[in-house]
Amino acid sequence: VYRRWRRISISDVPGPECRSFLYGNLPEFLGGQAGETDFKWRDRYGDVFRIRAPLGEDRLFIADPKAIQYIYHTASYRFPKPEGRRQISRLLFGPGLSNVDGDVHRRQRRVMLPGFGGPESRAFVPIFSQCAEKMCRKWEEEIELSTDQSVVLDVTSWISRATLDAIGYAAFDYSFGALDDSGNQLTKAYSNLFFYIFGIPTKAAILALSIMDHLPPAVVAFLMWNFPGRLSHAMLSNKLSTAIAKDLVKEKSEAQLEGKGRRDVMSLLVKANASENAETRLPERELLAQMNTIILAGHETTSNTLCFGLLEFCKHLEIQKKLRREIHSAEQAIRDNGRTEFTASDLDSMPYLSAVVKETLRYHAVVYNVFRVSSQDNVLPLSKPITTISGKVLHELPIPKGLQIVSSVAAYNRNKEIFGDDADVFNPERWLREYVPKTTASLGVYGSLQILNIQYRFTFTGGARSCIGWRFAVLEMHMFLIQLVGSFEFSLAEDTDIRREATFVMTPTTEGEIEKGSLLRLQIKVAQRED
Ligand code: HEM
Repeated sequence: VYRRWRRISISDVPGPECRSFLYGNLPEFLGGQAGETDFKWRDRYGDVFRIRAPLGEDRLFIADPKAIQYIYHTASYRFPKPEGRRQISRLLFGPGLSNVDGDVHRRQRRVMLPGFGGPESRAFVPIFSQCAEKMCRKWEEEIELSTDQSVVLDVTSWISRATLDAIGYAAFDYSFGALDDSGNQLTKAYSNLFFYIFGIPTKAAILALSIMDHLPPAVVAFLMWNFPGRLSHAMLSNKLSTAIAKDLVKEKSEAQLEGKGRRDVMSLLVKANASENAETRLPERELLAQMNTIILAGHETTSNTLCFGLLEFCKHLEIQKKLRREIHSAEQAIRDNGRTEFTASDLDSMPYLSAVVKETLRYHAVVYNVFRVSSQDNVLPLSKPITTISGKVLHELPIPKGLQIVSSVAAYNRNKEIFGDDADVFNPERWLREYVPKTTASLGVYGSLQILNIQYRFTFTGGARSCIGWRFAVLEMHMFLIQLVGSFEFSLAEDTDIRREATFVMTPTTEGEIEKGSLLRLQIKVAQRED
């Protein structure tokens, strides 16, 4: 009682009213569309506020640049991921990069980083291009068969399969065959995965997840294996990918011995494992877990971001036309040079495409919330002071050990002081202006390549646990958009609302058909060439 009484508390920090001790504010917070409640409560309470979790537990919501910078860049390992979620991910997907912490994470990251560098990611450009082109040729065949030279397609399913193939070839030099066969077991296992686990959460699921944060790992494991419920789909994907990963490791080890090593990420990991240096090796369980980790972290994230980009092009036809003009004139320049294919260097002369990619990543950050827990008592610096319920003005916020923190990428990315008064509008032009971020808190990932030369801010988070595949994702998006927007005109197929479904990785769903999972039907016809 004495310890609890002496404990630092955030109960004096303002926040939304809580009407249920059992569920707290979480059903409202997690139940709407992605970012919906973040925006509403941020407007009312500012960038730092308290929310209640089940059974009266306090949690902290932050979108404040300095606090975010401190957690992700400065203190990083002092803010691990919450236990419940991590336990579930570890049990389901093994000890892959996103599920480990501290020294194990540091070691894995060091081994994996070389596979995701600038030159390595640029080398994947032809793969991204070929996968996108293959999908486009299939669409053209469908259009040719149509009576009015246009088709209505659910782009989420197509782009998801094309990006699964792309990640298969680039990261593992493996053919998932997803574009050729939508019914294959692995394609089905990875399709809508996050929707099956996190989509439309029930109050019972919210309560269960919160309780798991406080249970011993063995109990979480027992509950999960015996009552898998929604997790059974994820268990299947892990079983399938681990079996493939085992074969791949064997195959690549043999190739390495014969001096035929490839440049895909898995081959680089196998090569690192063969080294004398123990620091660069991963135990077999960790090595195998990376396959599922990379697919889970890199597949739906990129494919859903592309789908939200297409949605915006349908809402803003002028953006779609301007982008297509730039793509067509770049194609002409490439032809004039006697070449047929885009390379990574061609992207440097496509500023509008880069602006569109950046704006899509900002406006529709598919990882809209990131979760951390304070491993010790801490003091968070703040960009702006907050006034507590009892009237104190705080310039920094003391927080207790064990406090769970929800960092809102969605709210941060719409901060008007950083992105301008039109932060709530999809406007790629902002990235073509002289961009001077109006905050002193430097944040996010940063690359030296020309098209990667503007910080992507918080969409890929930052620091020791930032997205390792961000260059991969950015280049893949560029190549897919070149093929898609260069080849087709897109418009909305029906007058229905498209939702930003909150499924941990945000996905587009269609109002009235949410239970179907990812769904975005677009009308597609072959693009006219002005030249
Ligand atoms: C638009 C696409 C993407 C977005 C928005 C995105 C976003 C993120 C974010 C926010 C995190 C940090 C999550 C956290 O700390 O809780 C993360 C981590 C990660 N991402 Fe991505 N990601 C994308 C694409 C990719 C791709 C293409 C790959 C791999 C090919 C990838 C691999 C990873 C991995 C392995 C981690 C864990 C890193 C670590 O814990 O050290 N991501 N990503």
